[in-house]
Amino acid sequence: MATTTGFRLSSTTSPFFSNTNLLQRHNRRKLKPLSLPPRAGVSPETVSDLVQQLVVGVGVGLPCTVMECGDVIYRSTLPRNDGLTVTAQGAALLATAAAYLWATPGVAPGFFDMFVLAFLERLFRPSFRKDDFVLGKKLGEGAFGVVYKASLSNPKASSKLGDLVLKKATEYGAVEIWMNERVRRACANSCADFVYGFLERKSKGKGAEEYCLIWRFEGEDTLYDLMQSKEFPYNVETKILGDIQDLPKGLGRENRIIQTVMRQLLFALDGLHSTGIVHRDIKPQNLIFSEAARTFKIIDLGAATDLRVGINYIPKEFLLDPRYTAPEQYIMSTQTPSAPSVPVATALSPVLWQLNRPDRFDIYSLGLIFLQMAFPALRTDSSLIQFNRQLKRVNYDLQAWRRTVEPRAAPDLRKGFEILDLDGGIGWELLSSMIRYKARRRVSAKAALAHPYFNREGLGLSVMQNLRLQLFRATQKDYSEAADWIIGLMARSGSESVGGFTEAQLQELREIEPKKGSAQRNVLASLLRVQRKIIKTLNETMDELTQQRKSLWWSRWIPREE
Ligand SMILES: Nc1ncnc2c1ncn2[C@@H]1O[C@H](COP(=O)(O)OP(=O)(O)OP(=O)(O)O)[C@@H](O)[C@H]1O
Repeated sequence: MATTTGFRLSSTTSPFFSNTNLLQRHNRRKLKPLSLPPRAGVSPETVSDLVQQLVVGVGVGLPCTVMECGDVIYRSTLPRNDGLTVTAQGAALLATAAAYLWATPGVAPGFFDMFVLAFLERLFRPSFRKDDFVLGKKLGEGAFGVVYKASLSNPKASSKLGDLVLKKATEYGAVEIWMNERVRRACANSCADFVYGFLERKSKGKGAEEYCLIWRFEGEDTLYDLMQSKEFPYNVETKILGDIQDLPKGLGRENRIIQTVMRQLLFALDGLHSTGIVHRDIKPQNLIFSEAARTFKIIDLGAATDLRVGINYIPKEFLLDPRYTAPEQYIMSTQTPSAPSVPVATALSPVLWQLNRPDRFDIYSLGLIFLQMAFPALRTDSSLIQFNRQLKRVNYDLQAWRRTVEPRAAPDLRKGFEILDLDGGIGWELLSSMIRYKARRRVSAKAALAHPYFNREGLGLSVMQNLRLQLFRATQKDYSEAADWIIGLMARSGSESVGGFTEAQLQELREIEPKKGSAQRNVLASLLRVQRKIIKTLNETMDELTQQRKSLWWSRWIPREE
């Protein structure tokens, strides 16, 4: 719109223009000095323009962000600010970032948990001192602590909280407090109900620090206690259902009870794994039956690892229980107290989780518990140790183990096969997917929960359940073997004269840069180099994680007794 009035438009007089360089330059370029028209009569349009320019010129108008000065002055020449523009690439990038941040073990939920939920919890939770408790009978004593039944000395508070369990633990109590607090916020139903944990005031002359941990008393029996009874699994049935079933005893009924226990245990484990915690000491002694919730809960998080923030702490002398550990046990148990730098551990945690599948360590242990529940002959320590030896001898191939023992199996052993063979052998299939040598070939807790073994209807699988079973079987395949197979195939067909590359030639291929000439040779060389690079980068990352400054940095969050 051309200016025809006698006012010179001075953008600098307006405080709202003074910051807008673009507009200033624009004005300087476009505005000419104006003079009053020689005519005495003024048209209505001129008056309206005059008013507009007066407002803008003396700087009493609204800010340009509100009244769109560009529109007022030069409707079509100033660039418009349309705010945020969403592009397809931007949206895809955001979605990828969100998927990464929310992937297990969950970087984003971890931040929220640590900086918001943990902080709020600390503000509002009740705190206790050692003198607030009266100790009762000793429930257990391990290498790192003593566990007592306890109650609060204040009768009013005691009637509210009920019976308690108090553990006096040495150094590893710090980890256990951290893990229990994390679990209470993320998946309270998975583990025993944690009340409070603190570092005890050090008395004079006392060496090591001592931690106090308090839980609600869940019940008298662990799965180990229940499995020692000849009545197992019927003794569990009465606990879970509350009354005795008026049904004939038999394989079908036992199978149902074992299914229920397995579902409860997988549910508890899935809760832990979804929040990035791996227990590493899953065994029947660490599964307590909660009378109030009528379900099994996990206890003893002293050896657990929190992959979200990289807490991977095992005291030097701590030995994981060899009866229930997965074959990869020594990789983990030889680690000394280590605290990788939190940002590195946190940022890489989804990648490391996917590559290492640390949760499958617990799955192996749970597989052994499943085996013991099904096979009465394997419930004693000595028979389990013997089974472990036999399995190792056949390279952890459960099918091969079955082939060697089944033909000469005693009734107690045969009973296990019969239970697992019910419903078309679906129980055996689930067990086989849990007890495998390679961690990444083991089923996850979530996938196991979706297994048709937990279908209540029994043999007749619906179309959907059948589809789910096929999907389960497809996801159980080890695709890294497929990559090896392709490389192997290419290697074998690589050289016409000798019918394939030798190992030395393959090594050479890994080293060389691609040359002009044989395209096939170059593709293979590139593939091998990429493979080598990935392995090298991963090793370096793992080294970086374990070589970091060693300290129990997280223990600063643990309350101290006042
Ligand atoms: N919340 C609870 N409710 C009831 N009993 C519990 C609870 N927590 C622990 N217990 C009992 O205390 C015993 C020891 O607990 P826990 O395994 O945590 O201690 P520990 O010192 O690590 O023992 P160990 O080294 O033998 O594993 C358990 O076997 C169980 O009987």
